[in-house]
Amino acid sequence: MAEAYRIFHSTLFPPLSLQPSNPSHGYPSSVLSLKQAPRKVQCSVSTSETKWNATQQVPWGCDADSLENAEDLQKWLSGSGLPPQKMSIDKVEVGERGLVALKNIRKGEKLLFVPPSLFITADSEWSSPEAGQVLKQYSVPDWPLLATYIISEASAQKSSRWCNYISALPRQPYSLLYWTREELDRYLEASQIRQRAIERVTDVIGTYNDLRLRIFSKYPDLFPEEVFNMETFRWSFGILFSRLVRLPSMDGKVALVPWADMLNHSCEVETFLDYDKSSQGVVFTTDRAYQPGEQVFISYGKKSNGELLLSYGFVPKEGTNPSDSVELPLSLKKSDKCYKEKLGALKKHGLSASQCYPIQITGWPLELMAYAYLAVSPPSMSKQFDEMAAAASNKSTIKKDLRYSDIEEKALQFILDSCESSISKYSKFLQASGSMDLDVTSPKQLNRSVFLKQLAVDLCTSEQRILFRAQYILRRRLRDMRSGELRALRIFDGLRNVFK
Ligand SMILES: C[S@@+](CC[C@H](N)C(=O)[O-])C[C@H]1O[C@@H](n2cnc3c(N)ncnc32)[C@H](O)[C@@H]1O
Repeated sequence: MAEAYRIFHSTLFPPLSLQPSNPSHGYPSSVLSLKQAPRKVQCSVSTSETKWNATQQVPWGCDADSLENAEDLQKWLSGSGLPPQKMSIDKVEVGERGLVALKNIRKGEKLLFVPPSLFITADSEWSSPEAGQVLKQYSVPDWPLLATYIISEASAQKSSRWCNYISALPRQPYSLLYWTREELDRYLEASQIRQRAIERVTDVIGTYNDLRLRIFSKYPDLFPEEVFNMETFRWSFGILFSRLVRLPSMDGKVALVPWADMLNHSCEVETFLDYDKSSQGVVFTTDRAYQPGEQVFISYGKKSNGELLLSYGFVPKEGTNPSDSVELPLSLKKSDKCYKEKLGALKKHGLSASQCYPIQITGWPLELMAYAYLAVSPPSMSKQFDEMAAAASNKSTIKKDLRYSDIEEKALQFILDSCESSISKYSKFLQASGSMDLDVTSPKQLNRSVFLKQLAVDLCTSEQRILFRAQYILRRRLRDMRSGELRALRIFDGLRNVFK
């Protein structure tokens, strides 16, 4: 199943935040992984079971819901080249802190103009140049390099030029990286996002271990363990997942863009951050007007609720996300007489016996139907296994809208069965959540558990809603098909009687 994620989603590094994603089945397909070859640092996936401690925090940053360092940040930005703004940081209803209009803002207006001198990128200067040189020497890819960079700058405190920026970053970014394994198992059991979160945690741990083994342990003076440890890496990756921007007009360069990263996401706007060559700064163009006091939003890309929870730690209000989708797991039956042949065909096209496909409220991808055809096809169709498997893979460019009318009903029934089995998992969780024992010992823990449970309930409700819609469509199609078949059978019988 993990394989499916690699195909339909980005794994370790998500479709980078705050930018439009390149939809494939309505899903982002861009992958920026640490495993870019050839690299000296291969950030392998650790198999060790790590227990994140939900209470540990880094000694810098601020509370996510406080404005404590916001004023200093604004002053520093203005003094460092940020032009006067029509927005300021304030407390907001959606996203705790955000940018709020100070003046009337028109639809179609360009805002921000953050100059490149304020971007944090893989080329930024290090307060400790020796540490930067070592990482460059090892050709560390952008993500782990940036993760190490922001820890290094945070630990440099006032001697870092980013001190005001780092002090205004959340001490604990909202992201599934901050859920313990027990919390993921307990609250997200029904959703495939649980598996994505486990993979992401494992990847971050693997990345840190790799850096530690290959580099940090060789230069303990430059990378002391008190500073460069699992906890600080969880923080820095949490920051990257929730704030890093890919700038299409700068050849896809990734950057932290102070100020721009104070904007919250709305599913109702379609405006994205990018570098504007004419004004030489990061901008976005409003797609609606704002009045003074209103919060201004951008889009973080066409992401499902699960992806938003995974990287940003929130779930949009029910029914507001047109890009929402749910992962439907499908598997070949072990009892299938052609199991081996079918698996061979799937493997040939980079797939495995279990695959997940995204379903949206508007439908499902052609690849899913191709997989279903393969799963239900009889031995007599073995010659078609290869084309079915190819069409089930989103890598291949072959024609995907295959149609095998003889087995269409079976294929639809197969998808319906998988849908119903997923729906029952969600129903079980949602029913149990009402009376779930939160198992806590302190008020702080209680708050956290109530908060996480609510996020999980919101996610599962939205995912189940999509599955209910798919179930309705599938049942109707099957009913029409069967009644059509019945009618045809009756006509055939009638004709036979006439000829008799
Ligand atoms: C790029 S930052 C935006 C600024 C952030 N609110 C702050 O105070 O630093 C992304 C984070 O903002 C919050 N956020 C953004 N959009 C949100 C939304 N629509 N609902 C709830 N939280 C949101 C999430 O915590 C997310 O991880």
